[in-house]
Amino acid sequence: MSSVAENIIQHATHNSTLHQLAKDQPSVGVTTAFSILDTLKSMSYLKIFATLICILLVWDQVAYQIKKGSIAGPKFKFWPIIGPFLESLDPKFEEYKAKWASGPLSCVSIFHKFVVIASTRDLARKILQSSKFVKPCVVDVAVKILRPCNWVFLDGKAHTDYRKSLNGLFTKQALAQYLPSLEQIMDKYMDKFVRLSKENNYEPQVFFHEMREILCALSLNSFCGNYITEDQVRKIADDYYLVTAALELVNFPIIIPYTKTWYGKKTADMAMKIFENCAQMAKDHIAAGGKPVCVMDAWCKLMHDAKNSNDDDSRIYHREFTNKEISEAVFTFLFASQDASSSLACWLFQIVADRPDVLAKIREEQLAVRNNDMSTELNLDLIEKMKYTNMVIKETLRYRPPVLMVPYVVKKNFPVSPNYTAPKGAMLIPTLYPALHDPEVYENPDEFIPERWVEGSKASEAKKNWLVFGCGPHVCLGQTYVMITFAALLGKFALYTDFHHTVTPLSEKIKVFATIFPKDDLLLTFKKRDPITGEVFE
Ligand code: HEM
Repeated sequence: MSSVAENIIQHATHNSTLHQLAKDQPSVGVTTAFSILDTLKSMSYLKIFATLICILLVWDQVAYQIKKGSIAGPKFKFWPIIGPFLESLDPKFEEYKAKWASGPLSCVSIFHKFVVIASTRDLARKILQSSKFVKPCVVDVAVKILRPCNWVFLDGKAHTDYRKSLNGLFTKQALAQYLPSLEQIMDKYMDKFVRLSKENNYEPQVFFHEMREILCALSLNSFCGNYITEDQVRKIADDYYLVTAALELVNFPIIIPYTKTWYGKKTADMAMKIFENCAQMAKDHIAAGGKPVCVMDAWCKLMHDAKNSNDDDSRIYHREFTNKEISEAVFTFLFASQDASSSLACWLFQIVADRPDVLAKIREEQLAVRNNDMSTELNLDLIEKMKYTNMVIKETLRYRPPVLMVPYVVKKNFPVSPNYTAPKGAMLIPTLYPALHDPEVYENPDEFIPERWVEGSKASEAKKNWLVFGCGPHVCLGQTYVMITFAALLGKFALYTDFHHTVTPLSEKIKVFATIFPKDDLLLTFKKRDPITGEVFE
């Protein structure tokens, strides 16, 4: 047999020290190596290729067993190398639930990625709070789309320090300043939803996309105020799904023209360019003595005021944040908020419409907090009085938490439990859903019961189970914003519109699309309603 393998081996061994050594002083190791080379010499290309494949397959299974240790998970990789890759392209909620039930720690391996899922409350909390061992896991292409210097890629102290400068933009006091412009958007969209229903003869129609649009408009308005035009809002709202698609967990890491990632990057660049211009306008407005009415204004005001003060809080703003930096941060706010907030909006409207008793109580409370005076504008005091409305939002977040799991990556071997150490490089995923459906804290966890949140109740005291917004150094920056905006939104829609949901067999089924949505995409109709008399207009 004359093969290229033979040639290579001959070349490699010709005059080699190995040959010499084998002849001069034959030791066991050298003889073995030499006999392997002899075996290879006699093999064809095909045989070598087949042998390499076998070695790879065995290594794939052995590496899986070593990393898996004693935790739950398939006994071996049923699909060699790829693992359950195909299933991961179309994730099913029921499959996730089965995985969480399989053990406190369970695993899967997809290609070279080893994934560990933690399903108990305490393990989830431990992971979220262990920034020494883990950091948030981002898909490779995110660095290109969100740009490498974006603050979201900071870790440890650098992240904590930057985060301090952002916290001030989402305090209750700061949020109170954004409410008037948010109210205008809500009024506009109430009219739009009623108009759309009227145009459709009040027949039920899919409102999934409308919910995404109103949330995008609300977010952009609170971030950029009036510096962003209606056309720009519409353009970003229309194209934003391209960013979600580009940042899916399974995506090609290189940006090739006309692919999902390319469109995603184009959209992100377009949005960030708009935000950069808005940041300059905010700087000019504050420099001219203007009042802050949006996140960008609030940021510029903090920088402006810091010039004359030297306390710890102000020192964070002693440096000038550039327009580019502000635009990149604002883009991450949009990115973090859009899917989760749209998910909450869909479930909230569905759940409330399906429960007329809940809707009636919300309406009663909304009238009471306004003393039946419909000229009352939204403000923080008003929202803080909306106790029942707030309980409905909390229960929706518990019952259908938008974020089921938060992927982290292990920076160094991490002893997650006394019996298991997650290996460096593994993806470690704390889950939020099981803690929020823990029957010991939430009786009948699969029932929607807003009253479980009354002050002093078991649920309201179980702070450790409240993982809707994560916990630890990366806890959601927008959580207060979410509670305030949604109380305002639900209250206004309950008063001024009569909304109905058409229940289908898929309404209560969960579709996983970055976050979670009703599987039938939410069939609604809206009619105009008199807030005082309750009269409904066609
Ligand atoms: C219902 C709506 C929302 C839900 C359920 C939600 C949930 C979460 C969760 C689970 C995390 C990860 C926390 C962790 O790793 O411990 C997170 C992070 C984050 N969220 Fe939200 N979020 C929502 C809306 C928003 C909004 C409106 C904003 C915008 C201001 C926002 C901004 C952020 C940011 C910036 C982070 C990353 C924080 C960091 O890395 O320091 N979120 N959110």
